[in-house]
Amino acid sequence: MSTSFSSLPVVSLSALSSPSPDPGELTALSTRLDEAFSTTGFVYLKDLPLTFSHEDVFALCDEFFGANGLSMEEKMTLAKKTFIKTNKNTYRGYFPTQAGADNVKEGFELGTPSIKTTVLPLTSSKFDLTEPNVFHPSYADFQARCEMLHTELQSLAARLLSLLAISLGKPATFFDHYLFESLSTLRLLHYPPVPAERQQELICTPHTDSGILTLLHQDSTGGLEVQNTEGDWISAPYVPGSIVVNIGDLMAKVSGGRWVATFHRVRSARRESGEAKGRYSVPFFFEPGLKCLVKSVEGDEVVYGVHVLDKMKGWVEFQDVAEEVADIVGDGRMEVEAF
Ligand SMILES: O=C(O)CCC(=O)C(=O)O
Ligand SMILES: [Fe+2]
Repeated sequence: MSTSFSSLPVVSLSALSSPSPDPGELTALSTRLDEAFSTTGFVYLKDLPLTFSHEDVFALCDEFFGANGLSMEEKMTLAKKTFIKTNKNTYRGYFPTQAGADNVKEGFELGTPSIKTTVLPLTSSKFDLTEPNVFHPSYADFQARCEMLHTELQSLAARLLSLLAISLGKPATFFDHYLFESLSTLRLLHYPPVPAERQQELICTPHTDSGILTLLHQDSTGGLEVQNTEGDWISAPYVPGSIVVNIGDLMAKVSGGRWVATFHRVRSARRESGEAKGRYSVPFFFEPGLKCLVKSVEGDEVVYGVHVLDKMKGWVEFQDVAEEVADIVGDGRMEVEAF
């Protein structure tokens, strides 16, 4: 159950770096994760088993969004169909900032590299959640590094899921079926600098994440805040070398409410002097496969693709197609009880 908190716990993953981790250390680690996700729903993880440093991760953002990155014209060649009707990609690719919204961010998204699915798409051709990634043709090295980062974060997420299974008293393989044809999304985000009069205003609206687990790299700009049970917004500043990991709505349901999906938001940084900085952040959303049957400890179940299409109705980059999503979800193709 969620409790009040004034800061987020920090947990070391050093036990995972050993080629043959000590079972006692793994059990202790699983208990610490369980405690964090049961109280705050958020945790800082440090001593990460990743080959990417923070600099490596944010270099990707800079190569895409920075002053020497892609032009707006080049970015729009990668834009989702919502924004450029002649583009084929509906789910992966670029989304520009939305005028007038308090989600002042542009982003670039990719899924599992070279995903091969053995299932027919759940959706109409309008929404193929298993579609291939899109990259700019002159960005082969960028593509290789993005896909490598996706692969490393996927395997870290898989290890966290085994630890969470252990904490539930289940076998370490309990969540392994989530990995089959996983739809996990790596999202590079750029919040452009805001004008002086908009300092400390919302640039990412309060929300919970919809899926299973989110692994977030954030840069040193600051602005991420997490809501406690009193409704206070607790600052979640950059902690060097760490990522922030949080529980999504679906995982909260899987755990029967034992783990909490906590509201979070981003406010633009206070301008100390000179120019305001923009913010880079890189959330990785761990997602099961399209047809994965996700069961809760209480016996409820939902097909992941149905869950995600339903959630898409509220996502800013799909607003103009919300009705089509509703039709797809409501067309009776998947006869399952939603949570
Ligand atoms: O930019 C951030 O740090 C937060 C992003 C976020 O919460 C999200 O994309 O779900
Ligand atoms: Fe989020």
